[in-house]
Amino acid sequence: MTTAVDTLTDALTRWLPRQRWYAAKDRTPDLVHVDRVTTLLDGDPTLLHVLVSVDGERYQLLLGRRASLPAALADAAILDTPDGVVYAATHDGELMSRLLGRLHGAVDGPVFEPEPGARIAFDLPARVVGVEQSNTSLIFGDRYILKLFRRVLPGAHPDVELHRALHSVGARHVARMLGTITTRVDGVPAALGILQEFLPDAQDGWTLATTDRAAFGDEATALGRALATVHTALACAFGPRNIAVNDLSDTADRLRRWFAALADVIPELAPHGPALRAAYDRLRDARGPFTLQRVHGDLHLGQALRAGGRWTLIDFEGEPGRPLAERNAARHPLQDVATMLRSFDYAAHHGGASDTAWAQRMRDAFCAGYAEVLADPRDQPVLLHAFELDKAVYEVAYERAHRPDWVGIPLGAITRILGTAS
Ligand SMILES: Nc1ncnc2c1ncn2[C@@H]1O[C@H](COP(=O)(O)OP(=O)(O)O)[C@@H](O)[C@H]1O
Ligand SMILES: O=P(O)(O)O[C@H]1O[C@H](CO)[C@@H](O[C@H]2O[C@H](CO)[C@@H](O)[C@H](O)[C@H]2O)[C@H](O)[C@H]1O
Repeated sequence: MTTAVDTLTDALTRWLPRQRWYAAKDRTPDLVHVDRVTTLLDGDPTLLHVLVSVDGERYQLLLGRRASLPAALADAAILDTPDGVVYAATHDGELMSRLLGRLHGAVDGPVFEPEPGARIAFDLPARVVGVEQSNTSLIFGDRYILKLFRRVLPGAHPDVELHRALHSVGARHVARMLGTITTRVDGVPAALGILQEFLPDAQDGWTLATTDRAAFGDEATALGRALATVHTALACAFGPRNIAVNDLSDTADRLRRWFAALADVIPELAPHGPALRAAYDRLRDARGPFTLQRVHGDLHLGQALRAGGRWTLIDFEGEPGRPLAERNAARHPLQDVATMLRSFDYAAHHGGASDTAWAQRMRDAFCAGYAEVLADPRDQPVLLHAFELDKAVYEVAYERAHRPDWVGIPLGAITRILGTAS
C-alpha cells in the first residue's frame, strides 16, 4: 500500500476523534504517531494492522483498502488521505473473515493462538457488532465473537486472564474462551483480542430491563445468583492470590484518592467532597475479616447476557477509564454487587423516567439471589454505599466524556445515596 506514514498520521488526527472507542474523543489529539504497520493482506484488497500512539496512549487499528469500497460504509469509517481512501476494515466483512487466518508469522506482528483444546474454523463469514463500545467486536458465522481491544496495554489483560482462570475451574455463567490475539510492544507481551463462543439469540440485561421493567424481577434474582456463582469460581481460581484483611482502610484510601483526582477536574463533584469523604471513612471503620479477590470490575446490565435460559457475564476487562494495575488488583466482591445496583438506578432513570421504587425492588431481588449462594450484600450497607458512590463518581467522569446528556443520572445518585447514608 502506498499511503505514506505521514499522510496517514494527518488523516488519523482528524479521524480518531470521530471513533466511539477513542477515549479522549472530545478533542483533537495533539500528537499521533504510527508505531507499527503489519501488512496482513497485500494487493487488492489490502489489510493492515496498525499500532498508533495518540498523545502517549497506544491503540490498534485495522485498515483496509480496495479498488472499490465495500457497500454501505459509514462515513465515520472512512479515512480520506491524499493518497486515496483507506477505511476501518472492521466494517468489511470479507476482509474480516480472512483476519484470523492471517495472524501468524509476522515478526513482532499480531499473532492468533487458540486455547488448548479449541479447534477454530477459519474463513467464516464475519460481521462487526452494531454498537461500538469501548472496543470493537466481530462475529464469525454465529459461532465465535472476537473482541479487539482498542487500547493496547502491555502486561496481563484482565479479560484474558480472568476468562482463562474461570475456564480452568469449569465456571458456569461465563462464555467459553477459544483463543487470543497477542503481540509484543516495547518487548512486553500485550493482548490485542479475545475470541469466545458466540451466544446466538442473547439479549443483554440492559435491553431486557429497559424494555419491560415489570418482568425483570425474577431475572434480577437469577442474575444475583449468577454473580455469586462467578465470585465463588474466581475466589477458587485465584485462591493463593486472595487477600485476607481485617479492615478496608486501603480500599477507603483508594476511593478517596480517586475522588480527589476527579474532583480537581470536575467542578460538579467538588461540593460532594465532605459527605463523600465521610462515607469512605465509615468504610475505613468497618470491621472484618474481609477477603479481597479478583472480581468482574465493571459489572452492569449491559455485561450480562440472557441466552439459553441462563445469565452469562461478559467483558471482564474492568473499567476502561482506570489504570491496568488497578484493574488487575484484588477487590472486595461487593464492588461488583454495587456496580450492578448502580445499573438498576440507570435503568430506572432511562429515557427521562424516575422509577426509584422499581430500582429498589430490583436491588432486593438481585441481593436475594446473591444471598442464595454467598452472604447477603444487604447486611453490609456501609460497603455498598461506599462502592456505589465510587462507581457513581466514575460514571460522572464517564458520562461527561461520552454522553453528557446522561451525567444527571450519576450526579442525582450521588446526592440521593449521600442523603440516605448518614
Ligand atoms: N459471548 C457472546 N455472545 C453473544 N454476544 C456477545 C458475547 N460477548 C459479547 N457480546 C455482545 O457484544 C457486545 C460487546 O461486548 P463487550 O465484551 O461488552 O465489549 P466492550 O468492551 O466493547 O463493551 C456486548 O454488548 C454483547 O451484546
Ligand atoms: O461496557 P463498557 O465496558 O464499555 O463500560 C463503560 O460503558 C458503560 C456504558 O455503556 C458504562 O455503564 C454506565 O451506563 C450503563 C447504561 O448504558 C449503566 O447500566 C451502568 O450502570 C453505568 O455504569 C460503564 O460505567 C463504563 O465503564
